[in-house]
Amino acid sequence: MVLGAGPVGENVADRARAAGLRTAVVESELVGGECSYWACMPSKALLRPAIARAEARKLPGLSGSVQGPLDAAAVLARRDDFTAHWKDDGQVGWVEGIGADVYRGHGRLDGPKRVVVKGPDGTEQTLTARHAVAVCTGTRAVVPDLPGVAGARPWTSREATSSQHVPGRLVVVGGGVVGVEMATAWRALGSQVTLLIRGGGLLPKMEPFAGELVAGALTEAGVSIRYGVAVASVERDGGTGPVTVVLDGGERVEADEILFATGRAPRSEDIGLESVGLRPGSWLTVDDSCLVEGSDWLYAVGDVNRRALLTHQGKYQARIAGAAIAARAAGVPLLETDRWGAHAATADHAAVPQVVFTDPEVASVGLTLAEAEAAGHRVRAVDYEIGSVSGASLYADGYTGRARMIVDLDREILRGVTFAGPGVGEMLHSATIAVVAEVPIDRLWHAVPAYPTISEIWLRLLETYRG
Ligand SMILES: Cc1cc2nc3c(=O)[nH]c(=O)nc-3n(C[C@H](O)[C@H](O)[C@H](O)COP(=O)(O)OP(=O)(O)OC[C@H]3O[C@@H](n4cnc5c(N)ncnc54)[C@H](O)[C@@H]3O)c2cc1C
Ligand SMILES: NC(=O)c1ccc[n+]([C@@H]2O[C@H](COP(=O)([O-])OP(=O)(O)OC[C@H]3O[C@@H](n4cnc5c(N)ncnc54)[C@H](O)[C@@H]3O)[C@@H](O)[C@H]2O)c1
Repeated sequence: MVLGAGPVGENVADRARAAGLRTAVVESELVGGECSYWACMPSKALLRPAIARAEARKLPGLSGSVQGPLDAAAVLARRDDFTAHWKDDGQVGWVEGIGADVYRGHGRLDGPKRVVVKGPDGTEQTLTARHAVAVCTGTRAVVPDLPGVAGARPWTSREATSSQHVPGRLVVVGGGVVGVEMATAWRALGSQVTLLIRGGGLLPKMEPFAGELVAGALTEAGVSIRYGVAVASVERDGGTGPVTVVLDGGERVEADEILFATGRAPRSEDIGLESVGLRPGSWLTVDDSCLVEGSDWLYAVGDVNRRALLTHQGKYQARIAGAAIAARAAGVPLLETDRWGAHAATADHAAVPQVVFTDPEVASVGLTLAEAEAAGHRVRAVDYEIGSVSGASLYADGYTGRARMIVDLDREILRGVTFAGPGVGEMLHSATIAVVAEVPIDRLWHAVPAYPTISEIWLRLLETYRG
């Protein structure tokens, strides 16, 4: 039984089914989850024209044709197509096509292996799993509990990805991934954007140069970034007028909309966790096969286990968990739960790839320098300006970007890689393979990047390391 048919729940069902089990999924909103309708897909559909235009503007011969504003209506319409206009028939068809039963309604645990589904008409149905229940209920946006917030009807990631109008003035609170991506998109669509950051930089979980490059480009695009500020309260004039954001020092910033991009909380407060001895509203801690601590039948996969809040990583966990559920159901005596085994989501610890779709893009995998040092590895950071690679200078005039690889000096392998620059997202998988496969530097030396591509950055990084 799978609770929640987001990208992760769909894949747990598919992998368990592929291994021979009968599966059912329960979904309270849209099959396809946050990712398809209010996160990855609509946000990237909004961003793609913004990024393409920014890159085209760096090419003489083309730049003159792309000086005008984006056609916002066309961008929003393409975004609507990518969300299938918030209808899930296609995804329901896919889930039914794999042979899983789809139950519409709110699911909650009701003791071991039991799930009660409350349907849209209020009727309840109790389903009992033979082998396992996988909680894949994802996360919701966190909005800080500040005076006036509720009455101000703030945007969360849902409104920021589904809005049908371009606000004249938008305040974005938070400089994590959602904050910088949505500031990029709405600025390109024509909003005056103010980004309020309580710390000293953007993208604080990544290498510091990544946030610095994105901040520089956002500022150049006209976004006002305010560092070291905290929101004290929010007011919306008459409930419908402009919103006034009051900062800690008393300064007031007026806008048409305010977006809180201030992190996520697990959707686990109303799923019956108390009926199986767990705390409602908590993140579900799991082992590497995604089995919830202390249980032999309850799994938590994807965002809700907090290991890596990314679609591709949740789907990877789903492949591992689906295989583990099926193996345990078949009575396999010993699962392959060792590092990099078939039933261990090892990459969650060592090699989580992420692309931030801003201008410039940021692509990272594995550990940052700070994380590698904190983990006790003896490492060296090797940096190189991507703009000095021939492929990059062809890609765009004045190409600005930077790459860093973290070399483990004891094992001569890579612990992490970060690229920041136009077009780097598509290069990330090369780094992911190097990190996951623990390719020795001696062998990487033989992996020749094609000339003249941006991937020649690999050669420059290796030459710099070897001296
Ligand atoms: C703006 C934004 C942009 C993002 N962009 C990217 C990106 O580019 N790349 C990337 O990898 N990640 C991105 N993410 C993260 C990504 O959206 C999540 O990691 C991913 O959606 C997690 O998948 P999931 O299946 O675990 O949860 P979800 O997608 O949240 O799906 C959970 C499902 O469970 C259902 N559900 C919840 N409770 C119940 C219940 N009690 N009963 C029945 N059903 C229930 C929900 O309705 C939902 O359909 C983005 C996130 C945001 C907010
Ligand atoms: N391209 C992608 O891969 C992509 C895109 C969007 C989101 N995501 C995922 O979705 C998740 C959620 O993203 P997010 O940006 O909401 O969360 P986040 O945790 O990445 O960033 C939230 C930021 O808000 C700040 N913050 C928190 N409370 C605040 C407050 N009261 N005032 C001011 N600032 C505050 C935090 O310091 C943090 O920097 C992330 O884990 C991310 O991986 C991924």
